[in-house]
Amino acid sequence: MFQGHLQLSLPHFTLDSTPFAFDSSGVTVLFGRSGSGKSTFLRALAGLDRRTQGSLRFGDEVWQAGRKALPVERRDIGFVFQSAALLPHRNVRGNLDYAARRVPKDRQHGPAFAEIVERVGIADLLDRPTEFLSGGERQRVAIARALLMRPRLLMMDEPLSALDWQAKNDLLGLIANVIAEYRIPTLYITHAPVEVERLADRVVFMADGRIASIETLAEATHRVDSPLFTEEGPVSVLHGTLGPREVDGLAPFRAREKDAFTFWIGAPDSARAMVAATPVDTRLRVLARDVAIACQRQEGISMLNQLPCRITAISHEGDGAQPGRSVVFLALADGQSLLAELSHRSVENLSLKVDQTVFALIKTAALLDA
Ligand SMILES: Nc1ncnc2c1ncn2[C@@H]1O[C@H](COP(=O)(O)OP(=O)(O)OP(=O)(O)O)[C@@H](O)[C@H]1O
Repeated sequence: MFQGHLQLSLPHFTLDSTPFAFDSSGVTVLFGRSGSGKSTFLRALAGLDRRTQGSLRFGDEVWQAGRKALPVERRDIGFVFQSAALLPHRNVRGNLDYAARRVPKDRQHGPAFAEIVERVGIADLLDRPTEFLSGGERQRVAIARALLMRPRLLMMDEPLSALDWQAKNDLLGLIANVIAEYRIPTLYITHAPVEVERLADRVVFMADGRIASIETLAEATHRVDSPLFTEEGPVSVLHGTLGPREVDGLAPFRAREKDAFTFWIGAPDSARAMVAATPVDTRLRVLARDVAIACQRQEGISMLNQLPCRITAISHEGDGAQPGRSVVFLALADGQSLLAELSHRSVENLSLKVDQTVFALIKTAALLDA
């Protein structure tokens, strides 16, 4: 649990978090516009800026009381920043050894050097000088270095923002998996809604140097005016399991609750379903504009995915939907929420009402860990 109220006054910016309390387990994403104070808040939480004031507790430890702060090196935090500051005169192994040697004796437990190097995919890079590494390789080394510090907490500040699309995708999957496997509570800053949807358990929304709200991912994707929706419109994130890909290239995405629903999706070659003998937990991203609604099950239609669901709410323009558009909130058989964006005219033509049972037709969906 993080609990406190932090202030940090900079020459042209003031962070005043407002009082906060949030569970530290899993992944907490700090999200907000550029300049809203995400990095400043992270630095205040970490104890990286001596000008920080206020109060902060992590579990039952006091990290900040007024101007008095527990030094950052006693907080056991592993950091990964936008660009990895690696020691230039040492090769990859040298950088990792340097970090591993600085871990105090009482924390020298947890996964071994070789296991972390293998897990992060840098075994082939150990003897390479750091100056010629690609951006993605540098970030892998930075992640391995952070894990070798045996942290109680990871703090990542836009770790993917300098990478190309492919490297971003590869590293996002890696980060999600290592955080889950090693069960390290993580604070993660990003501008990218897709990273929030893939990683977050909860979201701290920042605006103008303060916390605007703290929401679970389900809450953050269950309001039309969510800051996560500003670029692509409303999005649903569904949790389920992905089964093995079949010969025609489609793979089943199923609710964890048996038989609640099955989607068929075109799984790309890189998807874990390719190699998974048993179903793997994953998240699916569905844009609300890719969901249509029919009042009866449709015959003679190419769309494979028609899911029965119940309308739980309908939002119109005044509630935050785009002009002329409505967002229909649907509950799938296991209670998960699916959003459909329709024209206002379609909602009227179909006479859609709350509690009505309808069929959601899903044009396309993207796996978040493909
Ligand atoms: N060390 C510093 N000294 C003075 N001003 C600073 C310092 N660090 C940040 N700022 C200012 O504080 C404000 C908030 O910056 P911050 O980096 O926390 O925002 P952010 O939400 O993380 O932004 P971005 O998403 O662009 O990284 C900005 O106006 C920035 O110029």
